[in-house]
Amino acid sequence: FPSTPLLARIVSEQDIDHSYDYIVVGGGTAGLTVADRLTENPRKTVLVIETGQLDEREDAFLVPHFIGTAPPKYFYNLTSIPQPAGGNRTFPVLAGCVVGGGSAVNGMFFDRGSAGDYNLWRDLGNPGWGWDDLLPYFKKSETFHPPDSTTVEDLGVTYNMSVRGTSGPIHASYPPFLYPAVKNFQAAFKEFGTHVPYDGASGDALGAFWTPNSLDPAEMIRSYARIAHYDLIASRPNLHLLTGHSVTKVLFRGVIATGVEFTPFGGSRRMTVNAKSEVILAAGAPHTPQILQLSGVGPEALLNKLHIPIVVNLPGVGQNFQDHPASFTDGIFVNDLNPSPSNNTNATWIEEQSILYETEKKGFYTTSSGNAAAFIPLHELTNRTDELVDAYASQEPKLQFPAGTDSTIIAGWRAQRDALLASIRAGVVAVSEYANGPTAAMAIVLEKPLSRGSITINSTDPLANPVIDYGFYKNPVDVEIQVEAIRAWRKVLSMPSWQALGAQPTNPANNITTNEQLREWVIQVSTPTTSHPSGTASMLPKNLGGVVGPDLRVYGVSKLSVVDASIIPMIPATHIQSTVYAIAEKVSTLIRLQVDSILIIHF
Ligand SMILES: Cc1cc2nc3c(=O)[nH]c(=O)nc-3n(C[C@H](O)[C@H](O)[C@H](O)COP(=O)(O)OP(=O)(O)OC[C@H]3O[C@@H](n4cnc5c(N)ncnc54)[C@H](O)[C@@H]3O)c2cc1C
Repeated sequence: FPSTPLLARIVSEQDIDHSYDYIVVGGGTAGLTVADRLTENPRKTVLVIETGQLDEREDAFLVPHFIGTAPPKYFYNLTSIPQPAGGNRTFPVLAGCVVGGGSAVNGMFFDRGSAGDYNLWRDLGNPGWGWDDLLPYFKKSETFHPPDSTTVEDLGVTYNMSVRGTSGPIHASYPPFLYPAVKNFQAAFKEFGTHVPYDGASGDALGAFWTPNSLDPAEMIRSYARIAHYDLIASRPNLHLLTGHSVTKVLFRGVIATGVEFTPFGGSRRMTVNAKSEVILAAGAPHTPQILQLSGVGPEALLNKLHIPIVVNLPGVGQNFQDHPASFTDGIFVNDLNPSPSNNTNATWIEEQSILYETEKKGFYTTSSGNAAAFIPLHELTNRTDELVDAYASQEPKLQFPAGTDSTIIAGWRAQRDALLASIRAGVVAVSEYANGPTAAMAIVLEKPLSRGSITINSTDPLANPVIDYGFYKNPVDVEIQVEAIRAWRKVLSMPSWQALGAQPTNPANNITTNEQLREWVIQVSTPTTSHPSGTASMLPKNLGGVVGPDLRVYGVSKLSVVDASIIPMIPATHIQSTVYAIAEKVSTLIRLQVDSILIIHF
């Protein structure tokens, strides 16, 4: 790759100190952000332990066009259990096993949810976590680069600098190449009747809008936690990164976290290291609950069954698991514009574009997952809003869970449902996302599912995969919303701006019309995941199944925090990386404000 890599300094087992102020478990999106911010104070020492290795600056990581091509060795080999509402299929659980975690392997879509998404977090009992509270941290995390004047003039991209960051570590920018049909996408949604916000990053992420990528425009490469929060600060003597090692459990003296036990990846040797101030879990939503459960922090019955000594009975650990299920439609443009994604099959075009990227950092190799999406509230999607909201409202909460589920988990679901339904009625959250701007084939994503899954260990072997249950479409009303979203997709394709391109739906075909047929189609083609696992150590009051409080400290113990996507109590209607960066930025400030000598235990 043309640019000069900055050599990150990593430590070996032998170089590790006996103790650090902070131990960060997982050098991914949130973990590296927190480690960076904590080591800005030269008097504080931080050890990050990461299962994965540094990537080798392969094109798969850096060149936007190659998103989704990182080799399997950079992912965990995780699969869900069979999902009954998905025809008993199993599904992959994609999680990056590499320094940078999800930020290294994701699709680079870089957007934010609406104010309503985060205000739900606040209203569920988390003061300080509403939109106004988080906006400063969204800004702190990024440097936004406005699109060039040609992009603005040709496509009409609008943005509001007052809600954007100008000096943060992650670069947010538009590629210099955008497919012209994206303009039709925006126009068709406007014709359909949806709102078009001036800047979706302003808390008004409702409707069809433009969004940047996590893209460094100077080099036209991925901007991610490994470069932004590690390479650039790798010379700090107070930051150590140990790669290729997995944390197997948190160590406690009574209820005080004192350090961690870890092992070489795939190995059997066990070592320990001490944390003077805090252990910070950032292993991602699939693994953080696993580590907690292995450490004796989790549901009493599970820990007893596996003979794990109980540090604290926390029923919420591994519960409230959410992701964004998606249904993939197909369609064609009879009169497609040029260039379009179909050029990708033309070898001459690809060669030209490759040279253009290498020589001028331009062309379609600069594009990743696109730059437009539509996030639609329920009342814009269908005239069945009242019926669907009433259907959710009439559900008996305990019937959403297996018999014997702890009452706090059920109370938490009820609280989430009631708050969500109020937001849906008020039209302040989106329920469906339409992604893939330049083609008639769109991913239709369910943004606010009320189905919930779980992640649970069934072995005391820390290297065994946990049991992952997406809880896919467990709630039938979730499927019904997808049905309405498919109907709306057809309407959007029939709008003049799409018809100018001769848009035609092909799958589901036009002869699939009844609710029953559409339901069956949705179940057959959907996946439970768009790789946004969240919620498995939720920030909620303890009596609502919470695992951490608003300071992200784990209930019932001291000196232990969670800072990754696990803490998300209700998944926001957005791709979630910028939210994870904002969470990590906020919690870094909280941790730095804390007085070390005070032991805080929430009960
Ligand atoms: C394929 C894919 C595509 C995506 N596309 C987008 C997108 O386009 N836009 C968007 O906004 N979001 C996207 N996301 C989601 C987003 O990237 C993630 O939500 C986010 O990166 C999660 O951050 P995290 O800090 O919670 O976890 P991660 O970034 O996954 O970090 C967890 C880290 O912990 C390490 N770890 C795990 N267990 C242990 C252990 N026991 N010991 C030590 N280390 C451990 C892991 O190796 C990993 O590095 C995508 C995710 C994936 C996987």
